[in-house]
Amino acid sequence: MTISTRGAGKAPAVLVLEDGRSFRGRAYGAVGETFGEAVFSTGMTGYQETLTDPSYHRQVVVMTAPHVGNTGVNDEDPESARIWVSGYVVRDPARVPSNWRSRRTLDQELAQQGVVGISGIDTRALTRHLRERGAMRVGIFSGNAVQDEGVLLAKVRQAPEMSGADLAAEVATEEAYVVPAVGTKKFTVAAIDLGIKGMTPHRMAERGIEVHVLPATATLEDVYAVEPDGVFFSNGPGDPSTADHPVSVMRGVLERKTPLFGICFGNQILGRSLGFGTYKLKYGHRGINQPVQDRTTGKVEVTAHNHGFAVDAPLDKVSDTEFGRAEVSHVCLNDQVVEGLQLLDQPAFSVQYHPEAAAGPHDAAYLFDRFVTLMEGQRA
Ligand SMILES: NC(=O)CC[C@H](N)C(=O)O
Repeated sequence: MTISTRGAGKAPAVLVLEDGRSFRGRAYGAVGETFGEAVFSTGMTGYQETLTDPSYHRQVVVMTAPHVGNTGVNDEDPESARIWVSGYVVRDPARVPSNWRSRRTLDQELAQQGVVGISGIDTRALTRHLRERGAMRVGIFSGNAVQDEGVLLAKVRQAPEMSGADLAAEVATEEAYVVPAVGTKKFTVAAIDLGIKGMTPHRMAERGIEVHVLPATATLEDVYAVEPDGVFFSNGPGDPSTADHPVSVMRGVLERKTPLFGICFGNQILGRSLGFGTYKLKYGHRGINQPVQDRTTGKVEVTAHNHGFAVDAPLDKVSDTEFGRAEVSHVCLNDQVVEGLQLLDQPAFSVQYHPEAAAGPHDAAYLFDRFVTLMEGQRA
């Protein structure tokens, strides 16, 4: 058996941030070069779900957990058909993965999917740098791609920024498909795929919902063609300020007062549909242990996050919008960022975080039940 120790034997690699700071390590996964927005995730487990979450498209994910890859790669946990992160940064990759479901090593999986990574760097120092300076563009270069750092820095500075990036259509399904209800079918939901994670329709299906997943480009007519009891807007990559098409579709749904639920990008789209702005967070929320308070019940839940933008809505008052009164239903207790919105005069709500819990704690699963209750209420 060949044991690869901390990338020993692997090609040299360098990570270069757009502000000129660099870190030298060893290649991990594919050898070559890659660019993206450097962001960090504090999740200690669930790396497969992170890598395959389409919301990470064009992001280079830095893992703060020092050991990554311990449980290898299985065929059950991916959230989509491929890895979406544009690069991967780990301190100390597993030397020998161990898990009954493991089929291959994470290093092999990254290499096979052509994802360039780097290992053996001080991820604590890198994370502190990103916390102080904010998320920024980054490049990872390994093997023959390693050159003079001035040349590499110039390449990093030519890479596209995340602000202003319109990416949902790049990751969403091109064809509509149906996820059947588990057991007796009670409801039909049209789910707009802006980068949907596989677990999300599953969480609906297990509550008796037949989910019609529609492409990001779906029109209002496409949505109502499935005769939905409710409409769902998914998570997804990119800057919500560019999502004009989903906003116009959502506004049509709100005009018809169809029960509506949104997750993450979907929350930002609800914010925009109500007339609120969105803004870029300094370094975002990514991980699976973020404390959020549900202000409608007072309960605090531990939640999974992956967002770099947020909705700018007032925390201390009910807002009058075109669709009636709206309020901030959930807030992050670390930094008071808006984590959920709800309308008070019609059945619509959304959260900025991930109740589908893949990976992450299941505290927020009640939100899918809330969606079911809204649909039941509309029928009564
Ligand atoms: N997971 C998501 O839906 C992320 C939404 C958006 N791209 C953000 O970064 O805030």
